[in-house]
Amino acid sequence: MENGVQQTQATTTPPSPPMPKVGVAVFLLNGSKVLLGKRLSAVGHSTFALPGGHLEFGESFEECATREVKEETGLIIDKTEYLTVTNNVISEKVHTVCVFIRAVPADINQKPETLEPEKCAGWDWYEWNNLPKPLFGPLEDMVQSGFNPFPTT
Ligand SMILES: Nc1nc2c([nH]c(=O)n2[C@H]2C[C@H](O)[C@@H](COP(=O)(O)OP(=O)(O)OP(=O)(O)O)O2)c(=O)[nH]1
Ligand SMILES: [Mg+2]
Repeated sequence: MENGVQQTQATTTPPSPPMPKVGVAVFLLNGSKVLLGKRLSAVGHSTFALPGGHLEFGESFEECATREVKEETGLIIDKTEYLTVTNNVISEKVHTVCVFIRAVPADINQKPETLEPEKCAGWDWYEWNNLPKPLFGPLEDMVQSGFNPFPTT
């Protein structure tokens, strides 16, 4: 205090710079098919992508994969396995390090449900050799590079 006048300190914090996030996407396999849905989110709108989302604090990759598939499709997954990781600079504001997990449905007769209709137009099984177009950019890059999510027998 000076001359009885209280100084007020500016409390504004500078905007934090954009940071990469961790994504987890799931190759849910059913015979020679994979589960894909048409995205309605701003990122990759109208492209076909795997179920998945962002890693939450304290989660394992497998826990995140299980949670996201359940939240988005209602499906319970089994036999989760780490496949690979990719670095995706998707736009000026979106940079995702994406971990890919392979899994199978616990019950192959259970039908996928569209539980987040604001994010996905609907889920369906697609033959790996006849994928729908356009694929979500990071997934298209993987397919173009020759990546194959199926176990080698
Ligand atoms: N869902 C999904 N995400 C992918 C794929 N490939 C890929 O790099 N990602 C990355 C980019 C996405 O910004 C990020 C998170 O997935 P998302 O966009 O579906 O996130 P979300 O809204 O469902 O989840 P959340 O933020 O509520 O946790 O994962 C893919 O094929 N499917
Ligand atoms: Mg998602």
